[in-house]
Amino acid sequence: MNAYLKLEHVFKSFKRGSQTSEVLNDVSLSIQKGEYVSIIGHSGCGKSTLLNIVAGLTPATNGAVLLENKEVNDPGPDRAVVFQNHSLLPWLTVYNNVRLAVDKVFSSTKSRQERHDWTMHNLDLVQMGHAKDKRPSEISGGMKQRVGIARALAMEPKVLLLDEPFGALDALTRAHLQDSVMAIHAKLGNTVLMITHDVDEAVLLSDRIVMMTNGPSARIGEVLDVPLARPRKRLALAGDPTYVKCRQRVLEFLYERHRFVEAA
Ligand SMILES: Nc1ncnc2c1ncn2[C@@H]1O[C@H](COP(=O)(O)OP(=O)(O)OP(=O)(O)O)[C@@H](O)[C@H]1O
Repeated sequence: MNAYLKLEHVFKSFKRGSQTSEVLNDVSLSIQKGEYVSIIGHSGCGKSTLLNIVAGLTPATNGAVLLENKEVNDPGPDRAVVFQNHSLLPWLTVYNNVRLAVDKVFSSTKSRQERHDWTMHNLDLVQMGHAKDKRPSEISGGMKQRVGIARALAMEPKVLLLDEPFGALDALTRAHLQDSVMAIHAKLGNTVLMITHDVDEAVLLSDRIVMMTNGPSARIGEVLDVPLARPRKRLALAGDPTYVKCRQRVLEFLYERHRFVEAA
């Protein structure tokens, strides 16, 4: 089957003065449409660099990223990114933060009323419609991440890129947001590439988990299939043998084969 998103022999080095450090060494990955893929690995191994290359924010030194068989080198609304630190514009309301993205993408294809309805639809999808007139400083961290996700979804991206989207949240908020993202993924069938440090999060959300070796010159060490039926319920899964086995496999990779200092 032809991959929807394809990374082909991606290499990345950074130059500082006369020194060159290789961060990524020959990363190749094929992702199918609708697949939820997580990347996990030791801190500093190059996960964000890899995501930024897919987003078109950082150029690869070698290799290519293809989306629907077309090479992508620049940022575009077909690959929306949600960062760990909510990147909302503080002077705009929740509504206008999403509306700005909607106007940018759909100004020539949707009427004003349609753009309004689409903005509200996406805010409702993440249960933030009620807070549409608030500014980012007036809402919690979890709510800001919801708005960031609504803004990304509102662009109708082909691929949703999540860079530790729940990393800065407390455990309960994190669990709620993970459930929301699972529900949205079930409803919309988005193709998702997510970076995480959290083993349980990776197993709960993903169809496949890409495990990176330690840097420098990080590469893909192993790719694990997560053959758990959806919808997935976190409480029921805690004792599920397949869940436990997947979790164990990721932990073994991170702790035994490749030192992982930030405990999951
Ligand atoms: N713009 C840059 N210039 C020079 N070096 C960089 C740049 N961006 C990243 N690096 C280096 O590349 C390596 C990988 O960084 P990256 O942020 O991709 O790792 P990560 O796996 O996402 O880390 P973490 O899990 O801690 O977020 C690090 O050694 C970092 O210092």
